[in-house]
Amino acid sequence: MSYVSSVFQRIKVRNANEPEFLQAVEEVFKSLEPVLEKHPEYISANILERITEPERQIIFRVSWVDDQGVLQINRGFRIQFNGALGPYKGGLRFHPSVYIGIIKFLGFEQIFKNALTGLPIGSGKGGSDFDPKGKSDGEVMRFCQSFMTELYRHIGPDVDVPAGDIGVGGREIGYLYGQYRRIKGVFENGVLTGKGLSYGGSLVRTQATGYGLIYFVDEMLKHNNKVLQGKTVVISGSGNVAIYACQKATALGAKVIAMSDSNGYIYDENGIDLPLVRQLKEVERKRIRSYLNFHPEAQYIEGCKNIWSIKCDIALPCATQNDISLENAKTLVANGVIAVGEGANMPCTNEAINYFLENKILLAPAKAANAGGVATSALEMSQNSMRYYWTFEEIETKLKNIMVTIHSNAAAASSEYGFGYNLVAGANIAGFKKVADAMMAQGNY
Ligand SMILES: NC(=O)C1=CN([C@@H]2O[C@H](COP(=O)(O)OP(=O)(O)OC[C@H]3O[C@@H](n4cnc5c(N)ncnc54)[C@H](O)[C@@H]3O)[C@@H](O)[C@H]2O)C=CC1
Ligand SMILES: O=C(O)CCC(=O)C(=O)O
Repeated sequence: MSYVSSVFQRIKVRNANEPEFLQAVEEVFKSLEPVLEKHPEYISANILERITEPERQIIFRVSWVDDQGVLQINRGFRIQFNGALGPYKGGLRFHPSVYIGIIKFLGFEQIFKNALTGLPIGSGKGGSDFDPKGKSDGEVMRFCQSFMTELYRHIGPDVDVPAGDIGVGGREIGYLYGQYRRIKGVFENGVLTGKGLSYGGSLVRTQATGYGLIYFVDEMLKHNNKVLQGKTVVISGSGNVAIYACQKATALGAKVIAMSDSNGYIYDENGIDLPLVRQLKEVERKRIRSYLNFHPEAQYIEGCKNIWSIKCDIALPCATQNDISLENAKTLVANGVIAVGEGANMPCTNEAINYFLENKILLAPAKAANAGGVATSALEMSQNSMRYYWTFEEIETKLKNIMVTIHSNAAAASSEYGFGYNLVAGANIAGFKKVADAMMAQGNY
């Protein structure tokens, strides 16, 4: 058994009930054999076991009163996974599926993603099994206030800086920041990112993950003598990442023909009417099926997974983990897909990733392709520290440069370690080396 496999066996035993975390670790480890061969010092320093064990895991009770006056109890999490490069940084997810294994997989991915941005941020992730769907603004506010009443003691602008993820957008960040400020009695807005523009938020943060994804995919296509213009695109999800990926892909000349939510998907061969989707999702918080009230010529199909049976050139999974199974991957390849860009975290199963790579499909891996969100969060932290704001154009230029650099670093690392042009391996290696070197320099913590 190889060294990497033997370490993975130990990690499996230690984290036996966390399949998503083990999936994420296995995917990264698959790229590391040649790195460890060239750098045996990482083996003597036991970097693999250290990097897979969070520095700190916080689990707490969140009690809040619903609109009927009933006391509800949820579980809150914050994992401070790796602080070697900077303050712990990463989003909060509010979704009923959240448990420690989900937060650990997300925090683990965040280590390498944040390293790839080239900015001084470590990795953290958190959230709760609270379901914001169908809750009133008052219920969401009381939940956020209770969540922050515990979380505030563990975070800070130089300690740990949470942001949004599934179920946590501008509304939730506002309530969370308000409670932090109330408890601490200071205007310390660098403690959270994704804030509203009136109290320290950054221009472009709302658009950043989706725009960054498209910049990355565009770069990957150009590198392979292909163009985005004129391509048909299918996007899963209709949340923050999906909406702004759709906007930028359309602006660059592609045609987005389908989007989904957790109930089903819409197919509009004329191209998705994005202003309508934004109104329905961002303002009215409705299900995506209501798109048909305005576009009866479009189709709504129940069941979100079937979206991958639509013929398209480019597939952008932007909803949640394990969205594209091996079966979905086979269908996409049979239908002629040329590229897949992972907007969500770990949206393809490991079997689907292998199938795409074996079939020479261009694959933009999540930890590189969706890094624009956290990179722009780091730019928000810089602006808060400077007490200054950059313009939209300044930030978008920085974002674009970061995505182009991540692509070239991942491509270079892949080639250096014998993987050819394989951005999955390249992103893992480039991210890993940066963090491993910082950990080595800081002793055996
Ligand atoms: N918001 C950000 O800046 C970043 C988000 N991501 C990842 O992108 C993905 C989407 O996040 P956001 O757009 O921020 O969240 P969001 O809450 O704005 O939207 C999530 C979307 O996914 C759909 N969805 C959720 N669970 C689903 C399920 N089980 N099956 C099918 N669809 C489901 C929802 O209906 C919604 O359309 C997540 O994987 C997140 O971790 C990654 C990097 C940054
Ligand atoms: O902006 C951030 O800090 C978090 C973004 C995030 O959660 C992610 O990259 O998955």
